Amino acid sequence: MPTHSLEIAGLTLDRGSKRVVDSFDLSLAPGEYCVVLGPSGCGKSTLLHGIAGLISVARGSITIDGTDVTHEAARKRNVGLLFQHDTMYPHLTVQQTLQIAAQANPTRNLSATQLDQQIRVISETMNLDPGWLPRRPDTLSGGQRRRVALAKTLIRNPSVCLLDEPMAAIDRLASERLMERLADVSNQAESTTFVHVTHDGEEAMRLADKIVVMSEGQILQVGSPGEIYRSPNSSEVALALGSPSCNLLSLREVIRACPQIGEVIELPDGQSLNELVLLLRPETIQLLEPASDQNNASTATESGEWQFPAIVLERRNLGGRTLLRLQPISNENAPPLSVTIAESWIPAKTGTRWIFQTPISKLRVVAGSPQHTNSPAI
Ligand SMILES: Nc1ncnc2c1ncn2[C@@H]1O[C@H](COP(=O)(O)OP(=O)(O)OP(=O)(O)O)[C@@H](O)[C@H]1O
Repeated sequence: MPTHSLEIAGLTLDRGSKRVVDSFDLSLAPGEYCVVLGPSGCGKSTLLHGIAGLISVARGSITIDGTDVTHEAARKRNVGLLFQHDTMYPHLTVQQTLQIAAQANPTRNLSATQLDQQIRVISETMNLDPGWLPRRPDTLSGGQRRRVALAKTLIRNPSVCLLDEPMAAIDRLASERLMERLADVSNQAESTTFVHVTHDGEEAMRLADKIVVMSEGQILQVGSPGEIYRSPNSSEVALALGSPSCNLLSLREVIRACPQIGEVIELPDGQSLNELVLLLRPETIQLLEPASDQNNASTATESGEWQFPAIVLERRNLGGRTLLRLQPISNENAPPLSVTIAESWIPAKTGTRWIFQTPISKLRVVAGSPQHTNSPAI
């Protein structure tokens, strides 16, 4: 019995003369839900098309349920693929679409009764209204069509289910519902392994057992959502998760302004301060008290807090949370910091000076280049 339902080793894929996926490694256990997170054009769809067998492999291997399928035809792989854009036949009803999809699994032969049963089960799972079955896809809304397309992908009971931006082009509420459905489906389908690609960090955090952060065809980091969020290995990974985006500060400048930080913070071996940035998540910063005109210095307290004065440049109510943009007083030319406070009303008005603080234990040092640094100093 194979321990991994999907095993990818050194997978390299080209589009024309361009190398789009380079030396990609991934091992997923049966039932695992993996989200590949990366910006537009980094090679996510190409990766899925390679796993599905729609494009040939330049190098490396793909193993599904213990069988090497690297050079196997797409129809012989037990893989379901939800394309980024609708691919339903316009002249077929939803019922006919689901019937054809259910029969496409090369490993089973369904009777008419079993087919009806499968359509009933998937309709319940994906919350498809029975009234949609005799309808054609162009009579459904975008969100409804997406659910049908997902049902079509899942009904063949694939070993590996590949989802290309499943929430694309649907509104927030519909995408919330679809995420709930997906979470239910992946919990129920214990043997189906999911690879879901997106550029949306929140989607990745909500659904994934494992996140793969990808950039320019290569893996930057693999880990659980908690690991990637708490301990990103680079500024690029840090920026992939969290909304608003994390603040990245020049570590050298922070230590210059507050030398105690340099004494207590853990630095990776062998890297110079210029290659490192300080990661400060907006939700870890607290509003402490009004600052006087004499409060200009940033300090570290004995209880392990880092305190700094800043001017509130902008205040926005996010409904239950407040987003602030701050100008640290010690560097008026620095780009503003983002802060989210978990209250809808706070006393800090635009243009006023306040002391902010964050636990030093929550600060993370990551490798980063200056262009990923959005705030040079506090
Ligand atoms: N059929 C093709 N022929 C040539 N180049 C292609 C082809 N398909 C994709 N590419 C190129 O490969 C790169 C990766 O494209 P891909 O669609 O895999 O990225 P992606 O991460 O899925 O992007 P998005 O999130 O925008 O869908 C891009 O530079 C794209 O222009």
